[in-house]
Amino acid sequence: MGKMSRNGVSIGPGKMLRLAREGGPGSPDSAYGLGVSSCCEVIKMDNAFDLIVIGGGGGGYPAAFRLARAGRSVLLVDDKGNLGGNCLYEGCVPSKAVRESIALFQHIQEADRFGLQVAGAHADWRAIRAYKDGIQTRRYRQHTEEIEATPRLTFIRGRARFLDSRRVEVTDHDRGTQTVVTGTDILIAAGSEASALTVPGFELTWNHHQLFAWQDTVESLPDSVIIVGAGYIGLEVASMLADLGVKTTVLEKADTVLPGMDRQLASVLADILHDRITIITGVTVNAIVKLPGGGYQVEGLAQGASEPRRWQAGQVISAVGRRPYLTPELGLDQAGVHYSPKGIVVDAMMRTNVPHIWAAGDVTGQSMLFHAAVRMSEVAAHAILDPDGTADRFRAEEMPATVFTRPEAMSVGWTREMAERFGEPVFEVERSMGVEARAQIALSTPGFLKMVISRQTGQIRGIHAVGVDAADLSAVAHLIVRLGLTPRQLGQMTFPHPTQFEIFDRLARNV
Ligand SMILES: Cc1cc2nc3c(=O)[nH]c(=O)nc-3n(C[C@H](O)[C@H](O)[C@H](O)COP(=O)(O)OP(=O)(O)OC[C@H]3O[C@@H](n4cnc5c(N)ncnc54)[C@H](O)[C@@H]3O)c2cc1C
Ligand SMILES: NC(=O)c1ccc[n+]([C@@H]2O[C@H](COP(=O)([O-])OP(=O)(O)OC[C@H]3O[C@@H](n4cnc5c(N)ncnc54)[C@H](O)[C@@H]3O)[C@@H](O)[C@H]2O)c1
Repeated sequence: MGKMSRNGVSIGPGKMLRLAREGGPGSPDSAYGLGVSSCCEVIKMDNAFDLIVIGGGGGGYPAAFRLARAGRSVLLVDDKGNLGGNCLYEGCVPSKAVRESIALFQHIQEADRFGLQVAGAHADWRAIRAYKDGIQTRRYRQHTEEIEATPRLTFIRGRARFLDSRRVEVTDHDRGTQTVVTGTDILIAAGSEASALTVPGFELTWNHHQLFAWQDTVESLPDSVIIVGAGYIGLEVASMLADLGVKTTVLEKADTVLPGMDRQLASVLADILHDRITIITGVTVNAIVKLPGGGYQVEGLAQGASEPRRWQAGQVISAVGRRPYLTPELGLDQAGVHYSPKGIVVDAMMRTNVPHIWAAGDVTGQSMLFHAAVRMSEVAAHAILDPDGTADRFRAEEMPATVFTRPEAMSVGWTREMAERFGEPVFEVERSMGVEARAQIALSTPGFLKMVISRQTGQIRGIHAVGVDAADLSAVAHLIVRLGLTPRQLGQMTFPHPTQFEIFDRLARNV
C-alpha cells in the first residue's frame, strides 16, 4: 500500500485520498457555512445599522469586523454565506492549495537532483481536489467561528440591493425573507466576475471556477490544454498543469505575457516557462469549436496576419481578465453612486460621490488583489471611524503583485515606463537571483531582481523579480518602496543567511 500525503500526491501505488465534504458556502446541512445568520444576532428591530457591508470578501469583512469591534452595529450580507468571497471560494486559496500539491509532486520528480530516490510518484487530480476542498472547508469553519465570536456583527447569507442611497433591501436566503435596512454608512464590496469574450464557442471553455471552486466537479484533466490569456491566472494555471504533465499552450493577445508588468520581468519569466509551455503572444483568439472526434479547436489571428491560425487540444481554459461586479441588481443607480465599466469611482479614502457610501476591493477596479481589497477595506474603516481625520489613504501603485508560477515573479511600485509617464528620471540596477546561496541550495532557475531608483531623490521606487521565493520577497520590497528607502539605507540592513532576502542588501551595496 502506498503512503498518501496530505496534498493529494501519492507515493507508490496508493489509494485515493478522500476528505469528508463538510461546511462552506452552499451546503444547507453544514455547521460551518449556511445557517450562520440563524446562529447569530437577530436583526435589530429598528433595522438601522451604523454600517451595512455588501460582500464578505477581502474588501468587506475587515471593515465590518473593525467597526463591530469599535462598538458600532454592523450588518454584513454575503451571497455565499461565509467570509472570504471569491478568493476563498474559487480564487487565491484553492488555486494556491492546488499549486502546493503540484509543487510537491514536481519536487518529487526532481528528487534525484537532491540525492533522493523516490519511485512511483503519482498525482491524482481527484485527490488534489480533495486536499484543496479540505483547506477551503477548514477556513470556512474558522471564519464561522470568527463571525460567532464578534459581538455587534449581524451576518446574513443573502443578497443586498440599494433601494435608494440610505435603504438597502436584504433577501435572506435562509429565512426566505426580504427586509429593508438602513445604514449610517454603507460599504460596497461586491467583488468582480470573470470577463467573457464575445467570440463563438467561448461558453465551451473552463475557467478558474471549473478548476478551483469549492467542491468543483472536474473529475480528471485532459492530456492537453489551450489557455487563452497570459495574465496572472493564465500563467499560474499553465505552470501548474505543465508540471502535472499536461501539454500546455498559452495564447496571448498582447505582445508580451503579463502585459502592464515590467517588460524585462515578463520576458525573463516567459523565457523560463518556454521550457515546458508553448507561449504564443500577439494572437487574438476569435473562435472556439468543439471537434466531432473530441477536443477543441481554437482559432486566433496573429498581429498583422490576414489568415487565422488554429490550435487543437483536449480542453480550452479562459483567463481573459476579471471585471468589477456592477450588476443592475445591486441598485447603484438607485443609490446615485457613480461608476464606469472600470469600477465604482472612489477617492483615496474609498469614499464614493455619495458621502456615506464607500467601496472597497475588486468592485473599484483598482489593484484586483486580495491584500489590496483588505487594505481598501481598512482605509474605508479608518475614514468612517475618524471622519475629520488624518485618515489613511489607499495607494494602488504600492500594492505588491505576485505571480505564483514556477519560478515565481513579483512586482512592487514603479516600472521604468511608469516613471517616464510621471516625468521622474530613474535608473535601474539588477542582480541575478542565481548567485545567492539560497537559490543554489534550492536548485532553482536563475531569474533576476532589479530596483528602479529615482535620480532626483535617490529613493527606490520599484522592485521587480523572477526567481526562487520571489513572492515572499515582495513583502520586504513593499516596505522598501513604501518607506522610500535609498540603496544606502537598505545596504546598512542585514538579512539572514542563507535566505533569498540577502539579495536586497547585496544589490543595494553595489549601487
Ligand atoms: C483564480 C484566481 C486566483 C487568484 N489568486 C490571487 C492571489 O493569489 N493573490 C491575490 O492577492 N489575489 C488573487 N486573486 C484575486 C482575489 O481573489 C480578489 O482580488 C479578491 O477576492 C477581491 O476581494 P473582494 O472582496 O473585492 O471581492 P470578492 O472576493 O469577489 O468578494 C465579493 C463577495 O460579495 C458577494 N456579493 C456580490 N454582490 C452581492 C450582493 N448584492 N449581496 C450580497 N453579497 C454580494 C459575492 O458573492 C462575494 O462573496 C485571485 C483570483 C482568482 C479568480
Ligand atoms: N497571484 C495573484 O495575485 C493572482 C492570481 C490570479 C488572479 N489574480 C487576479 O485576478 C485577475 C484576473 O486574472 P486573469 O489572468 O484572468 O486576468 P489578467 O488581466 O491578468 O490577464 C488576462 C489576459 O488575457 C489576455 N486576453 C484578453 N482577451 C484575449 C483574447 N481574445 N485572446 C488572447 N488573449 C486575450 C489579456 O491581454 C491579458 O493578458 C488578475 O488581474 C488579478 O488581479 C491575481
